[in-house]
Amino acid sequence: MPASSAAQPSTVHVAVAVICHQARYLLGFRAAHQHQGNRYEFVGGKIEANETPIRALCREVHEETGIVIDNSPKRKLGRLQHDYGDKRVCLHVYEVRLDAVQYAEHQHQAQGLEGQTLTWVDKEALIAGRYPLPAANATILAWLELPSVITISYPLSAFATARDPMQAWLAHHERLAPKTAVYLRLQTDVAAATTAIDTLLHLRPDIYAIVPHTVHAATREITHLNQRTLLAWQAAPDSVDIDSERPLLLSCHDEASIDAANQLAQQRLNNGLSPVVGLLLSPVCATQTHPDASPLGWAAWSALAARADVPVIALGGLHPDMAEQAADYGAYGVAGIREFQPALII
Ligand SMILES: Nc1nc2c([nH]c(=O)n2[C@H]2C[C@H](O)[C@@H](COP(=O)(O)OP(=O)(O)OP(=O)(O)O)O2)c(=O)[nH]1
Repeated sequence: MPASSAAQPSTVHVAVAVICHQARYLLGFRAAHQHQGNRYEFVGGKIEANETPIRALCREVHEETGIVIDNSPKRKLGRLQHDYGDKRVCLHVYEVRLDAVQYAEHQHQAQGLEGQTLTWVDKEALIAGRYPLPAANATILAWLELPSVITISYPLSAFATARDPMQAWLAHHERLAPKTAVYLRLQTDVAAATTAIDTLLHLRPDIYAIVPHTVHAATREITHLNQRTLLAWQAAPDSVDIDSERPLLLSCHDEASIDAANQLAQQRLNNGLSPVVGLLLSPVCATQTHPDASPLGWAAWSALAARADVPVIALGGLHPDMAEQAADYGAYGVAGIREFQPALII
C-alpha cells in the first residue's frame, strides 16, 4: 500500500464494492446493532490480514450477496480514511460493473445471504442523497459524479492567426456536443479567461464546467489546480487560495505530485471541505499539443495511478473510445483535446 495510505494500527481497512449495472446501483442496509447501523451501505467488509483489497472485495460480495464478481470489470474509485469517533476506517472503494445476465439474476434479490435487505436504486436518487449512508460515503458519491470523459479546451494561442482570437475561441467551443464536461483552459491572463468562460457558459449553460482555480467565473462545477499550484500548496498551504466549496480536480505528472494530491485530499476530508474528486494524470502517450513532454506509457501510468487515493483520469494522446482500455490500467476515465471535440477551423 502506498505510503500516503499508511494508517494507524487501530484503523479498520474495509473493501467497498459500488456494484452497478448501467445507472442502477446496489445498496445493502446495515442492521441497527452494527456500527453505522440503520443506514444504507455499499456491499463490503473488513479486509483480512494478508488479503488484497480486490480479493476482499470479491470475497465479501460473494459472502453477502452470492454474486461472483471475480471477472467483472472493476474501476478503482479511491481510498479514504474517516474517523467516526468510536471507530476509524479506511475504505478501499471500487466500482464493479455487472453484466446484463448477472443483473437479471440478482435484480429481484431483496435479501442478502446474511439476511440484510438489498435494494437497487437509480444513480440520480443515490447522488441526490435519497438513501442515507454512513458519513464517509459522501466522498464516494462525489467521486461518482465526476464525468468519466473530459474534454480539454484549446488554449487561446491555438486561434492566434484568427482576426479576433477570442471570438474564434468562443465560436469553436460553442460547438461542443451537448452536456460536454470540459476543462476550460485558455492559458491567457486571468481577466480575459474569466470573461471568455463567463460568455461561453452563458451561451452554453448545459456545459459541465471545470475551471482553473485562478479564474473567477460565475459558474463552475469543479475547480482545477495544476501541478505547480498543488506543489506550492504542499510547500506553503497558506500561499494558495483554494476554493473550499467546490470539488477539486488536480493535475499530476509524477509520484511527488500524486503524494501531494493525496495529502490535499485527506486534508479536505479532515476539514469537511468539498472533496478532491479526481486527478488528471499525464501524459500517457505522446501528443501533438505537448511534443516536448516524454510519455509515461501505460505500465508506468498504471503504477502511478495505483498510488492515488482518488479517481484517476488518463490524459495524453488518447481517444474517447479508449475508456475501456484505460480502465484495464486502473483509469476512472479519459481526457483529451484534439480527439474529444470538433475539428479546429480557423
Ligand atoms: N460495508 C460498508 N461499510 C462501510 C460503508 N461506509 C462506511 O463508512 N463503512 C464502515 C462501517 C463499518 O465501520 C465498516 C465496515 O465494517 P463491516 O461491515 O465489515 O463490519 P461491521 O463491524 O459492521 O460488522 P461485522 O462484520 O464485524 O459484524 O466500514 C459502506 O458503504 N459499506
